[in-house]
Amino acid sequence: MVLKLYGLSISTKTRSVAQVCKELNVPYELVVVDIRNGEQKLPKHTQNQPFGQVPYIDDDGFVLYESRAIARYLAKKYAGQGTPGLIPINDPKAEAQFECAASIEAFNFDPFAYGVAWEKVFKLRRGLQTDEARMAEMLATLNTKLDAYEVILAKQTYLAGDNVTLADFFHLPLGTMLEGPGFELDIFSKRPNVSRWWKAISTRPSWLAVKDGA
Ligand SMILES: N[C@@H](CCC(=O)N[C@@H](CS)C(=O)NCC(=O)O)C(=O)O
Repeated sequence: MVLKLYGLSISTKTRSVAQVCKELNVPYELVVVDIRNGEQKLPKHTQNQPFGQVPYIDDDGFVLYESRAIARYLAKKYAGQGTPGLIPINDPKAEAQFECAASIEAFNFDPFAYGVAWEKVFKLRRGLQTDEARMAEMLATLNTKLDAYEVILAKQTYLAGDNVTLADFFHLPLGTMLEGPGFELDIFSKRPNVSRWWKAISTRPSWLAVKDGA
């Protein structure tokens, strides 16, 4: 049975899972959960995603939520197809470097990139006003974090070493949003190594296929 991806094409985390499916050549069916109408809070959804968010997958009866966990599951299950090495297996040092890179994204990028996106996009969608001071604070922190990315990426091609991994891909949805119209933040292009890295990951066919609609 084809993998079912419950989510919405405009949702950043749904896009994240869809992009990994494409990298791994895993066919999937997008089952729309319209978060704009609150469908993610209905019991039929929360019985599978108790936090009332998207996405989750149903892989022939195996239900899993949390986009990063889903990506890891798929990369391990389909390690023999598509792009190799998206998650290192059976190599403690490579696994540790991957976990380091994944933690960098989760703790040094996502909270601040999300904070900026929350102020500039998500609040407006909810009829709330941008808090400019809060947004400037988030952006300043994000910039200091990206200075550290520049140091890392001066020594290696990708965040976990010289192979592309899921840890790089996890940046794509929010990073693309922050690079897009309405932001003009120039967060990636002003640092040469971050810029090279961002260009390499954001032009992958898997992401180009997903970013305008999973
Ligand atoms: N940690 C979760 C976050 C999921 C998440 O933030 N989903 C957003 C869409 S990208 C959502 O469902 N928003 C609607 C809501 O929270 O009610 C994951 O990675 O799957």
